[in-house]
Amino acid sequence: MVQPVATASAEGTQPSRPLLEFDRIGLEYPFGDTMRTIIQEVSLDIQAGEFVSFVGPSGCGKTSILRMVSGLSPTKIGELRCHGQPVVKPLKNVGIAFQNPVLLPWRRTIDNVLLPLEVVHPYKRDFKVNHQHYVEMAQKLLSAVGLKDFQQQFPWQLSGGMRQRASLCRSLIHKPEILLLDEPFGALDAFTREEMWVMLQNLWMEAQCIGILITHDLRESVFLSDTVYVMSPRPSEIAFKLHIDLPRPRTLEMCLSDDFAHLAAELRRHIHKN
Ligand SMILES: Nc1ncnc2c1ncn2[C@@H]1O[C@H](COP(=O)(O)OP(=O)(O)OP(=O)(O)O)[C@@H](O)[C@H]1O
Repeated sequence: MVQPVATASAEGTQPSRPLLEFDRIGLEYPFGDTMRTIIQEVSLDIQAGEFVSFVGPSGCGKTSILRMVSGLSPTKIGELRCHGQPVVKPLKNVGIAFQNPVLLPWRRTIDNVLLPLEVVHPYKRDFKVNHQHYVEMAQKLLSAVGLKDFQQQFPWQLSGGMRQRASLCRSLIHKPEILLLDEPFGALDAFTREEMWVMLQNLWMEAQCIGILITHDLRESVFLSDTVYVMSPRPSEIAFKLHIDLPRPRTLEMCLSDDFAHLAAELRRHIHKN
């Protein structure tokens, strides 16, 4: 079991309470006539503004962890707490981006980005009144990811990488405290993917939210994370925790450094041990 890491508060005296606490989380699913254990036990803390990645073999429960954090599938074994409260229903302070960006084809790019503000409180209430302000928020995000000139295009007029960038804008427009990323760049080519690392890092640094990334790409996890958790095969636990102390903002040139290579190799070693 990985021990929680306490961090000092702004005053430097009391450790601040982690925004997310995984307290002996387990997971079982029905399998035929029995229950199959997917996650044996996971305990860890995630601080406000921290970027963490989960890597591990297929089927070890990585996506299930994101579903638990989102509150879409509340945990039944152990307790997952957000701001000290058990997560028992879908959280409003969460943004989600998947491998498949699923933009609505009949809405222009900017209207796809605005969508969460039409459905999430408190924005929903004054969406019409504050429409211009929200449009400006969406435009700012789209500019930050290089889509300033594509806001009036439909999703089918964008490349895969552009759609994913728009999807990231949509997941951040309502200023979530937690950004959940399920292999968001898995379908992109290697060059586009690396550009997306930089862009995501910039968005996350600006948003100052928690980032939780599921990825099979160890270099991606090193580039983006403060902490990488390696999960063991099912029934899974945290097999290894690696703190990534590379300075920020990170650049693609840093991926060529010995430090970067050593960190990725360290992760690889622990995945191979499983
Ligand atoms: N609703 C469900 N009912 C039954 N079993 C499920 C359900 N959802 C997931 N599982 C099982 O739980 C296990 C973990 O699934 P999950 O998608 O979390 O794994 P993962 O680590 O994200 O896998 P991958 O890396 O292949 O995406 C898998 O064996 C899957 O078959």
